[in-house]
Amino acid sequence: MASFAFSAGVGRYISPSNAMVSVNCENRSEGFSLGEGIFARKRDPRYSVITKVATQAPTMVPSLEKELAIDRNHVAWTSVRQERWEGELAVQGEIPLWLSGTYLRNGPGLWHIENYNFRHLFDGYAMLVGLHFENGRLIAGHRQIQSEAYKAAKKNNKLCYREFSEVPKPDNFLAYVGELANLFSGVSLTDNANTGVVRLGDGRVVCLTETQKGSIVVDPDTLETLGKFQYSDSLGGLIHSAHPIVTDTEFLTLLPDLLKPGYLVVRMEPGSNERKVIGRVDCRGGPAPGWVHSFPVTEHYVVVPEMPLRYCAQNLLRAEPTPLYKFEWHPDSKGFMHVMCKASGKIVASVEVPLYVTFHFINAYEEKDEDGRVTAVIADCCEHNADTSILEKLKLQNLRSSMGEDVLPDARVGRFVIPLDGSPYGKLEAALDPEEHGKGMDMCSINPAYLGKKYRYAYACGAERPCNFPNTLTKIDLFDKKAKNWYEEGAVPSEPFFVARPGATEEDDGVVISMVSEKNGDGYALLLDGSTFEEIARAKFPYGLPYGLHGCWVPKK
Ligand SMILES: CC1=C[C@H](O/C=C(C)\C=C\C2=C(C)CCCC2(C)C)OC1=O
Ligand SMILES: CC(/C=C/C=O)=C\C=C\O
Ligand SMILES: [Fe+2]
Repeated sequence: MASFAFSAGVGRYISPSNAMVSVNCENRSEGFSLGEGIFARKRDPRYSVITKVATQAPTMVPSLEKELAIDRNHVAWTSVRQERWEGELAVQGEIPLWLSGTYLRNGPGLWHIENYNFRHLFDGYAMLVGLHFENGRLIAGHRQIQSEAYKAAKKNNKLCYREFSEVPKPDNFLAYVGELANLFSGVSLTDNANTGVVRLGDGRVVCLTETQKGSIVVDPDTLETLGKFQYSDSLGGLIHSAHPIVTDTEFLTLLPDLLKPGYLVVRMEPGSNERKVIGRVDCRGGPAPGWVHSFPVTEHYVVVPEMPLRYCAQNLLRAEPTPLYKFEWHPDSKGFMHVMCKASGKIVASVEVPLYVTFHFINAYEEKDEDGRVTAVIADCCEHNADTSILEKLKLQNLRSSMGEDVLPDARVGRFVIPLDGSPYGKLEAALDPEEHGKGMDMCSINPAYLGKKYRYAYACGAERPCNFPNTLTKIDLFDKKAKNWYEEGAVPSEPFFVARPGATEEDDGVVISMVSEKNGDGYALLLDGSTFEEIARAKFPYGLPYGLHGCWVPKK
């Protein structure tokens, strides 16, 4: 902790009470042509420091803004320019003394190179935010992840690798990476690890994205990039699930096979870099496997989703994004759920289910009869009503041009029931009335002690409408089928992350951590009580926070 808190950096930590923070992050006005944001020096009485802060983009009269359908950019969708910052935050409220460790959150923090603005939320270069909690104090910071893609863009002032939706101009990347063959071999694919971060059972912390080469080891104390996580096996392939299941004893993931449509289910032990195959699922429909951004497990099974939103090899090679990016919607190919026994690799169920679209599975568990026999697997996810338009809604232009219209497509907690008695069909229904959480639903977490087990609570982002993005934090009670919502006007909160109190016996005994980007350009870390879902503490950053994706908890050594 000390190395992080007090090391010299771009921003320096200096006591909140009497000194000066030579910070800071400059936010850049993007998304419309008025150019750079205006930067001001403002005195922040809470820190008693001089803080260089970024104001929002130049003000226009509201009617003109409306006419041009543009918004002064919300800080959530604004790049952080400075590579790193670190410092202690003043805390309002009380951080529980038991909360000792580091919350890490990964996400895209930089959405431009020079004057070129990226188009999609998922294109941004990875930025890691760290919140170090100890003795009721909070030391925070951020740092750009030094992927090859990021370093090359910085060095050459242009995009050099293929991102989620951005493709380098032929002269750029051919000049950069060499011959055309690289396009097919994956050499030109990004290693921009901007999606999640996990702590392996052996303590290594790895940032991840959809590309296997985008697995990057970081130091959780300093947020420094330590190097690539090299898989030492010869399983090959270019992509994997961005959300492996990681526990103290294993790392499980899915490797989609685009050539012979299917998925390899693989496992890696702590201390090892070698993934071993548990088994293989062959696809039941479609020309390619369904997108597997995430998947769930139960105590004994791995659930392999086969979504009708499928990878598309042609789209992978295209220079311009298609409406569904690297994917294609194949309703005729149907949707399936497969269940594989973790111990034997055998498939114990493979059922057709209603069409669905999900990024994130929440959890899964085994349903038993009175004799203790497993009759079904229940798998819950944030389900977008089989509507793929959510991908389009996450374009930066759409996120930045919110004019108060209610354009966020409806979503729900989708509950799959997968029978294990050989029936050919499974069910998919809403686990609770979606009105409970404003018909918005994504970015979920649970108490990790309940992974794969029957559970009651999930935390996620919901919606207070009208909105164009999930804007509430919601605690879902799956037994009572109720939700409790946290909302602050104009705020964009990131994934609520549950950390259990050591020794807790109740499922919701702990805190929920989120980072909030505010309407006025500021940002703060927020702690809610896991049980009451009331605020217990918040700590303001000296700069606005861009939106982030997924996090993990690293307990104090
Ligand atoms: C979040 C988030 C980030 C992310 O994607 C980033 C990339 C580079 C993904 C690329 C690809 C696919 C999504 C499909 C298959 C090909 C490939 C290019 C690797 O996705 C997210 O959801
Ligand atoms: C931010 C997001 C979806 C929001 C939908 O409402 C998905 C992120 C994927 O990692
Ligand atoms: Fe995700």
